[in-house]
Amino acid sequence: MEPVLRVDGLTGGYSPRRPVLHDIHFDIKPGEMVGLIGLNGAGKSTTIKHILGLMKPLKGEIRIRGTTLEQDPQRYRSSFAYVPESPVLFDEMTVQEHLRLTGMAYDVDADRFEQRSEQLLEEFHMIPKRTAFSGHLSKGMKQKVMIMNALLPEPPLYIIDEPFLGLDPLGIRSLLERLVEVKNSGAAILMSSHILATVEMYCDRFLVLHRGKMVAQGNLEQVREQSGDRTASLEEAFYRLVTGGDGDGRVT
Ligand SMILES: Nc1ncnc2c1ncn2[C@@H]1O[C@H](COP(=O)(O)OP(=O)(O)OP(=O)(O)O)[C@@H](O)[C@H]1O
Repeated sequence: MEPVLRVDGLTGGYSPRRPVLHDIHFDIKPGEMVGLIGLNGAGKSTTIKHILGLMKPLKGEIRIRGTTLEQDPQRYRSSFAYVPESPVLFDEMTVQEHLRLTGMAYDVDADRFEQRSEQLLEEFHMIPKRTAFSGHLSKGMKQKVMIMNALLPEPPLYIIDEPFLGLDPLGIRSLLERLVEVKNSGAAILMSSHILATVEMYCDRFLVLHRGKMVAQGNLEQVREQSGDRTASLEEAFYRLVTGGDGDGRVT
């Protein structure tokens, strides 16, 4: 099966003289949820910025549905939805207006829009806030608006950076239920998170980044094997990989 996302030999960063990412390779296929994990500063957000097209690879290439950003910017950009770590909303637009704007940007047809937006407002317990200005929402509610906007157009790829920050337990559950649903309907999901127990429970495969290098990847069994402990939890395997990987025990 053709991958939805292919990252092939990505070397990148903020300055050509000091790359932050070194020769990163991975694929995500339709129907897969993949967890991107690493310590603070490992390079997760930088990887995501390259996939979004906000940064240009120094080496290597990134394809979404077979195309690079340069080859077909319209197809590339309309193939994914992104949920950033911190909500980015227009303070003077209401929740409903944000959804409408997303519907227009992704060309969601009118009937589908009505059905999807109602469903999302209900699932994320946001019906009472539909006409509230974003600037008047709580932090977690703003995050829910970002998530609802990502889910609305049903793109083939979701890129989600630390989605659980600020969400209450009901919000986390709604998000995870929706992610399982979109995955089962054939979407690909790349999710970065430090909540390893949740990542372990929900993701099919894991990418372990350490100091800008991919130190392990695969399903739980493969990551365990690469960590040298076949019975480890994801968290234990991760700890072994990032503290023992280069023999010096430092985790900076
Ligand atoms: N705007 C920037 N300019 C220069 N260097 C940056 C910039 N943003 C991040 N970096 C550096 O790139 C490296 C990777 O950072 P990145 O933000 O990708 O880490 P992360 O894995 O997302 O960490 P966290 O878990 O803390 O969010 C770090 O060394 C960081 O200092």
